[in-house]
Amino acid sequence: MVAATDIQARIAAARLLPVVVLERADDAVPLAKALLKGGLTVAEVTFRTPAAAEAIARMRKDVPDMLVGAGTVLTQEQLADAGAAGAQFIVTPGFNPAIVEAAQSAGLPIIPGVNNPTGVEQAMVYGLETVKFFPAEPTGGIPFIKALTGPYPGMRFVPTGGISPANLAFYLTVPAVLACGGSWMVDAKLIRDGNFEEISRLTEDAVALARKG
Ligand SMILES: O=C(O)C(=O)C[C@H](O)[C@H](O)COP(=O)(O)O
Repeated sequence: MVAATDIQARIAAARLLPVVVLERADDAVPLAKALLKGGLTVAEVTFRTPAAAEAIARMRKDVPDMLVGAGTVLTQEQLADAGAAGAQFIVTPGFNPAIVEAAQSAGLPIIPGVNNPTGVEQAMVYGLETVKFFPAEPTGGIPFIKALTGPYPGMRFVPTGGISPANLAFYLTVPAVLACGGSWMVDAKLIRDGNFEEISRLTEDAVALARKG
């Protein structure tokens, strides 16, 4: 089990958290290897598809250098499946206290989504130091995050939703931004087509951009 502070450090070092949707568990290992080749050692596999748990298990088994999180965890059942599959951290789009409590009881670091002061304060009640800021662009983007850092200087954010090569480096200049979540380098069509070379190339570009932030 990896401690919450270590997870935070790994994500902070990567600066970029790819949000992955896998239709087929068979794509999990090639995808993880493509991300590694491009320079990323962390991934969030979302429970948007039934293949998620099996995909996480395969990545954990065959690509041990990858830190694998479970995303879009909405139910206790998904949380249990994620834990059983070996997910090393949990991400949720919103703040569900029951899921936060269950993850913490299971010793699973969790990064819940918030997009307002109420959410940040809820996260603080649970001792959390990092939240996802979702959906980042529609909710107010960089100015909104900067406004939140006034009353909550200790909170770190992982903006996700609408992050692209055009704005990644800007987000990463904000000190409160730990890393950005994004999906453009793991586009569903590229995965479907088995175009892992392009995924590596886009990842490499994204990592280079992130270094500028
Ligand atoms: O389901 C979740 O938990 C999410 O994080 C929602 C989206 O997958 C991300 O917001 C990625 O958004 P884009 O980078 O704009 O494609």
